[in-house]
Amino acid sequence: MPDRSHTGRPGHVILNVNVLDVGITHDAWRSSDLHPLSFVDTGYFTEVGRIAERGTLDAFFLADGPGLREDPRHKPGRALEPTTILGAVAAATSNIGLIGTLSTTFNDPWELAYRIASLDYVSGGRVAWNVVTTYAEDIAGNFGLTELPDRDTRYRRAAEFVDAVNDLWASARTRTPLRFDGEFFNLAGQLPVPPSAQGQPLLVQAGGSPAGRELAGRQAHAVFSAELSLLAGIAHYQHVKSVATKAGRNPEHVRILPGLITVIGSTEAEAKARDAESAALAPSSHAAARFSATLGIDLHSVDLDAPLPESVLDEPADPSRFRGSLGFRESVIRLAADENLTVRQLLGRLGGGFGHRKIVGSPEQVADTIEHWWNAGAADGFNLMPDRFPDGLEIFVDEVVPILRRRGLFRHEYEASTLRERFGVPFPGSASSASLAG
Ligand SMILES: Cc1cc2nc3c(=O)[nH]c(=O)nc-3n(C[C@H](O)[C@H](O)[C@H](O)COP(=O)(O)O)c2cc1C
Repeated sequence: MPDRSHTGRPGHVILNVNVLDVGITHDAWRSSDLHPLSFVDTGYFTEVGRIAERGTLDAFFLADGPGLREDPRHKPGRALEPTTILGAVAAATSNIGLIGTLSTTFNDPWELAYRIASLDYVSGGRVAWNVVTTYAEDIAGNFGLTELPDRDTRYRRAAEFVDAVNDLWASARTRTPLRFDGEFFNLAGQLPVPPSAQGQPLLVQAGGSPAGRELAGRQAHAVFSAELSLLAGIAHYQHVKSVATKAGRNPEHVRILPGLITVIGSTEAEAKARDAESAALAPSSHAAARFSATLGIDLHSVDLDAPLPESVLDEPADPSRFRGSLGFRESVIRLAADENLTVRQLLGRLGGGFGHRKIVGSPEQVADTIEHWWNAGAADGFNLMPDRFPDGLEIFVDEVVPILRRRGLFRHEYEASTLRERFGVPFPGSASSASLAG
């Protein structure tokens, strides 16, 4: 029996690994453990999937970006379409969940529902779709648009898109033809895919603006969020759970999973040395560009050794003009204000300009932070973002997972074969899911 003496909460944490190509740090691709073409090598991704499965992690998670990203001279990445990689990982593994990000702005509901349901069926009910609306401006041209639709339009379309996909999955499961009429989509038809072992795929959501949180609370089974401080994490957790309750759902059925960047060493000093080495290798221009885009400012115009300008700290972004993710922006600004950080300190804390929380420490310290957020009601688990693969994941699996197991916070082996059971979400059509979208 697991020892639960350390924990105040029943159950265990959910741990997904967010496989951001070869790692989240800008220099990860330079690791001597990797082949230069790992980011387009299915053998690499399946190996990462096997390592994650060895650690009984909940799911293998992939982001998307349907276009050439940022500056291709720097970190390579997101070159392959996520469901293609997930298909390869599904074939090489038996238990781990498979979560793919796909945009509601740049897909068609029938085609997306077909693709995800097929993957769910062939993987034995292990799939979830991470719903995003996409904020990268330059992607619009790939789809024949002159500009990205505004945030309100994207989220209105997203809510309807998710309804249409859910209805298509339910219609396939119940073998009832679907007629769907909305503002953006009018469909008549049925998917040919049989129901999977979990009935139909799960829904995850990422995007922290008010509209994003509303979508999450009403429709998602899990949320991938960007929370940098414990208090902000608790506030976000309670907000999404209350939206779910107001929508007539059981708040337990939407799991809150903030991103967590991990830089792990055998000791804290070793982890710090690893982090410093990585920062020294990465081109600072990349981190600066990323940071500028997150906040909607030009980093070159601010003093790196002073706090963020008051105009940034005190004035909320105008949602109709700021095109980036409001969720990321708000998290970063709150951290800077709460801890009175200079811009340079902020950049260091963010691991090169990202809006996710970063822990640099020993396996014990990483386990402590996971346990602390779990017990404080700030998270139901985490989307882990190792600094680099595969060693950043291996040390988590080999050193952190055993600590979490000893503390009764994590499974010793897979107990359920479907992702739905593992996330504690009832099967669609069962009495307890009557008010659920999926
Ligand atoms: C934690 C997190 C992860 C995200 N991952 C992606 C992604 O993989 N692909 C993508 O196009 N957008 C991603 N987004 C942004 C979403 O597209 C989001 O729907 C859009 O930017 C609006 O964000 P907002 O609600 O935070 O303003 C992510 C956002 C967050 C907060």
